[in-house]
Amino acid sequence: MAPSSSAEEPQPNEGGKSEAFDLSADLAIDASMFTDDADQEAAKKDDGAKAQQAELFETEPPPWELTVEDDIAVGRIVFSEAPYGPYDYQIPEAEREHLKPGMRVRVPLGKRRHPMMGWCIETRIGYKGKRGSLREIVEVLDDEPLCDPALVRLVLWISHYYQAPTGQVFDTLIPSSVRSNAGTRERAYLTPNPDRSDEKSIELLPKKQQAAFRFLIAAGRPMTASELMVHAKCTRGPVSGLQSKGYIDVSMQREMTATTPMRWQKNDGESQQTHVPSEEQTAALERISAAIESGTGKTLLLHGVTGSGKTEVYIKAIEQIVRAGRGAIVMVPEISLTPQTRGRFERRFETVAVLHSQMTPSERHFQWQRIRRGEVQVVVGPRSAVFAPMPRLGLIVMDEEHDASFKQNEQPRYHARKVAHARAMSLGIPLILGSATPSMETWHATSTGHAELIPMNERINQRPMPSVELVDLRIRDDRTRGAISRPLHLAVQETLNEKGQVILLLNRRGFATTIQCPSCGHVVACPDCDMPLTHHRDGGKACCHYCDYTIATPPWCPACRFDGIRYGGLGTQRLEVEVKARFPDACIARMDSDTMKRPGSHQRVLSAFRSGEVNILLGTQMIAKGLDFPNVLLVGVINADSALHFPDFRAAERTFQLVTQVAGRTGRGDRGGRVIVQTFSPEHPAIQAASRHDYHQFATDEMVNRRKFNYPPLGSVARIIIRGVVEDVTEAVADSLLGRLEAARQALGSEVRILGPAPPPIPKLRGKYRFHLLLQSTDSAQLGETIRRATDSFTIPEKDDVQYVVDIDPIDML
Ligand SMILES: Nc1ncnc2c1ncn2[C@@H]1O[C@H](COP(=O)(O)OP(=O)(O)OP(=O)(O)O)[C@@H](O)[C@H]1O
Ligand SMILES: [Zn+2]
Repeated sequence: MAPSSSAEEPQPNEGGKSEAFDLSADLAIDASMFTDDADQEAAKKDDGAKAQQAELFETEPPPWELTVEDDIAVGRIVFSEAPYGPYDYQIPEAEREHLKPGMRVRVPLGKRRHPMMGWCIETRIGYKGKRGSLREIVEVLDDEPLCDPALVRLVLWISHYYQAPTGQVFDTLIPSSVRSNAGTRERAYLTPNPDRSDEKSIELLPKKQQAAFRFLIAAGRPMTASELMVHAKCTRGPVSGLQSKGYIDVSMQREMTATTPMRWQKNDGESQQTHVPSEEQTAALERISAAIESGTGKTLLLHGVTGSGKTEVYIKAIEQIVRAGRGAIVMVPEISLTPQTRGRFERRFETVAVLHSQMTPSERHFQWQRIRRGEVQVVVGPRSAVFAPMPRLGLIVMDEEHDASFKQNEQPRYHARKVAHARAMSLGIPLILGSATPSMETWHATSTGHAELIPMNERINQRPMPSVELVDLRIRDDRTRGAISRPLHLAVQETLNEKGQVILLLNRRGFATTIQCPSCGHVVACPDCDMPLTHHRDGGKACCHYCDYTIATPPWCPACRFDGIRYGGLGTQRLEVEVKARFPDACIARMDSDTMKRPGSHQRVLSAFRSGEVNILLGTQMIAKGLDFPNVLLVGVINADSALHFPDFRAAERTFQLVTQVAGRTGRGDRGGRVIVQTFSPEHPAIQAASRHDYHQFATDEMVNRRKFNYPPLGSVARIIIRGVVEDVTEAVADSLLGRLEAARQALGSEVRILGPAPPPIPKLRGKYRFHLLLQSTDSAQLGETIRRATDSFTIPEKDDVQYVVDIDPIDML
């Protein structure tokens, strides 16, 4: 991004919010917004390009044009709390050369008694406002920027596109453990003062001090006082003496106290060998290689069926990057950070940083510093890995790119795919998106020329895709009492007899999903969310799955005191009980977020499954992703429709993805595999397509549906959620926001459809009433601009206690 045009027209200080980021009228990511600094420098040296550069990038007029007032150095600062800025401040003389974008500062703000921490986003020379009207930066907090110029530009882009305060984006980009220097301490290092290191000066010292001082000189490196005491065999006295006489210089250095975290255990049962690439893998690699060598930003979709060996392709592509002395980022859904995925990368590269949510702050900080120093070849992590400060980044990979966990559901509500794209384009490097079930967004991009499609249609060793059998739950014969139909029961029995393993998917945790009184009909619900509580058998708890509100499950109806309360609906706990009763000789493990709370629990369950100790693995969508176990001969889907009837235009897409992905966990060895899908809607196109592993059919049908309403990827959607404690006050705020949106739309002449305000599917959450507005347009730039204009000076009186959030490209519609 070029420094904005308004940088040349300095804004009034504080109080006058400067409209700094007129990025690009078109929000579609534009590579030119991210021209690398080095490129800028090169371009500036090029005489021919000079004139144009001056227009595009220049912030500093040549020195001979400076008037006295123009010689003021100005830093533009943003904050992560309101008022967010940006505001201009004068840079103190001593910091002029030092302060750079990406550093933190302390500055006075309003009438606050203490200076506020803020982030510098720009520095420039020259201020045309009133003389002396700029306040001064009090302190610069960092020795070096916490992000390089390219990352600063990425922050500005995210802030603009997702309409999130720039300071908050910085806080997301730079982990709090880095900001607080977690796991470090300051240590004093001693070096000999060169002016006193001559023989004459040394001889003036008492014996013990002489000995210690000679030792320090001979050591030829800085030492701490205690190190010197140990090595020179002296007490503190002589060292302090040398210090007070000025023979020793002291400098403070911040150091990590943490050491390298343990690498994942290597004997995880996986083979160590690298594979000879298959024909399709070779073809894919050739195209990726070409993209790497082209030195231009490019998105590649690796559309490979489950078990086609996508991971091997990523690894070979990264090997090429590493040979060229560069690094790569690999993003995976958090759940794929199992030992299996980790192991595959850790075995093949010397230095891998694995980031995950269970790291301690000091581990996180330690890894961040390693990455930033360029000591790491590959970073593997969840969505936040897209921000890894890798210095010579050469490739970004996003595995299972369709996964919803790549979208952050709190401010800033970024999608890591979009951010990865922006980062890759700005650096001129390839972005590989991999999936067996690509998102409609990415699929559409391959037909508009925004992404290159690389298909891998065959499984490794030409293994066939598993056959999928649909069981119609509406037909009585197939329905036995309980969750498992007769065909599924028989199939499990057969598989166990053949010493094969079984995976059973049920995408709801808990025991019973409703607790209802058969006498009066009362449903036990969360007081804060109005949603039915789920009964959890362990501990006899009733929990809200939206806010974690938990009570002891009531033994009788809280409304009418009838004591025959009924547990309805099926969760993984109840399924576990049923499976145990049906197959008493089998060893069963359950995997859902209730059983996977403790660190290492994944690893334990999965290694028990790999070793064959566990025969049946049942669980939520956690077990649908990425697992690669050859002895899984049967996959059962208990209820394929659970997500199908959600009020969400992506319901069919989610269902197709989930069923296809879990079906893909079988047939990965020589013994084949089969899949049984239980459903109430066997004729539904998404379920039909999944049963035939037919992504193309699904995508074609689905695109027709999306086109009818211009839903993404054909149009853009934004959602504004308004929440407050008092229902009608909240609704009134939502209405006035609607008024502003309509006015903005008219003023801009933009073609934006506005729906609502209406209560969303979850009308109350954590004690707050909710309303939402949905905005739709075929032009994402107009959509963004309309919201920006409507919310620009929109403030809600504090007494109303109502907040709103803007969610651009929302994934969660509840
Ligand atoms: N060229 C090869 N020759 C033999 N085996 C291979 C080859 N490439 C990959 N494999 C093996 O095939 C299996 C499937 O590969 P992988 O897990 O990468 O598939 P995938 O495409 O990522 O599947 P999914 O989308 O289901 O996660 C793995 O056990 C892997 O080690
Ligand atoms: Zn709740």
